[in-house]
Amino acid sequence: MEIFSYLEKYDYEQLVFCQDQQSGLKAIIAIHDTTLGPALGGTRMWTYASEEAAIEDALRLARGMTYKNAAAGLNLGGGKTVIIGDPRKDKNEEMFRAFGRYIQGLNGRYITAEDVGTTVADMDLIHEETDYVTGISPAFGSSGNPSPVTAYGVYRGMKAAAKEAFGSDSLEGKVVAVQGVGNVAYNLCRHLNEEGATLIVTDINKEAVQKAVDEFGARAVDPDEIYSIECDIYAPCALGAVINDETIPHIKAKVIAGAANNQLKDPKHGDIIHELGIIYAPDYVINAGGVINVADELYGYNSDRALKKVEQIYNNIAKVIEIAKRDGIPTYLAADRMAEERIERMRNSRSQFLQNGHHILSRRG
Ligand SMILES: NC(=O)c1ccc[n+]([C@@H]2O[C@H](COP(=O)([O-])OP(=O)(O)OC[C@H]3O[C@@H](n4cnc5c(N)ncnc54)[C@H](O)[C@@H]3O)[C@@H](O)[C@H]2O)c1
Ligand SMILES: CC(C)C[C@H](N)C(=O)O
Repeated sequence: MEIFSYLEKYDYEQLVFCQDQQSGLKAIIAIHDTTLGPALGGTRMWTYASEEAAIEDALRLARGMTYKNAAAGLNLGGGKTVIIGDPRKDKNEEMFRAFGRYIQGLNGRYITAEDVGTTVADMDLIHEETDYVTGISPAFGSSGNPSPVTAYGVYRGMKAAAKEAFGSDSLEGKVVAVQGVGNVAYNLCRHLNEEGATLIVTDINKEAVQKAVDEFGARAVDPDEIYSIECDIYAPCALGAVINDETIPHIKAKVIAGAANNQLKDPKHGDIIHELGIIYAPDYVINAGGVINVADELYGYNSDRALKKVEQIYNNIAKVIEIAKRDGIPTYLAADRMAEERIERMRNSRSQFLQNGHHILSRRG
């Protein structure tokens, strides 16, 4: 892999490799763009097939956070970390504390939080070494687990997409096929069930499926069946790249709206579903609830204020759909434009009067 060519392709700022032999830490911090502010993005712990796969994932996810934070209206840039390892076996206290010291060394250019494979308890350990971490325990006056708030945002965004597809944002009686019923999707199913939607669920974890069947009267299907099931809305809430050449011909839903990051395998798949008339709620717009919630910690966490911002995901999805219709483009492109325009506007409004952190008119010494 030609690292600098890759960084140049999407103009990444920084790639940091962190190694600590004693704890087994192998982490990669990718900082994509800090135009809007410090890079905020979670830490993913995963067993990668190769170091190259881990680097690529960190870079791809970091760039996604730049767009997510910009589209959500946050004054934050995009970054992400991946820790190479099995979250069920390889975690230890020293690992997260060592990682916290590396974050501290970046002096605020990067702020972390939870992602797949990491928990509030892990963030609390990182917090032993640095303040540049969010999603820490409510006991510290912080926001805790972001997943329920992410789920609320996905629910709000799904309603906005439903309004476009079905003429009403009510989800009562709508059949929603939920792929993966983990932390986010369990809470999403709760909202959907409360509104009277009919749920079809799948997961490779049988216990998670059974819980949704027992609590929400969901119908369970096999993981491969979820793409071809008759439904109104398909909600990808497990992995990325699930909208691809193999799955698209099977999809019967009129709306795709779910929590997973990087749902389109390639941009061309966003074009194909657009041509098929499917309303796609762009992943990083609809799943921004978690980052909006943890970012509120930077102002002294206030749950009501954070939830009000998360509710705006309804309007953000509606706006993306409106731009897409106005410009005759797919929604994924409309979302990219919305995020890029905000970054450009802010780049040009950067202070002209600060030099080395001091106002040029301030008298020093
Ligand atoms: N947690 C958040 O706040 C948040 C925020 C934004 C985006 N996301 C994204 O949303 C998705 C879900 O996040 P989460 O926190 O709920 O993760 P999670 O690990 O709790 O849940 C994912 C679920 O998907 C299941 N799964 C994995 N492979 C599957 C397959 N092939 N078929 C069916 N099910 C499968 C897993 O068993 C698990 O139950 C991820 O893509 C994550 O990046 C999460
Ligand atoms: C900052 C975190 C809450 C980020 C979250 N894992 C996401 O992908 O949006």
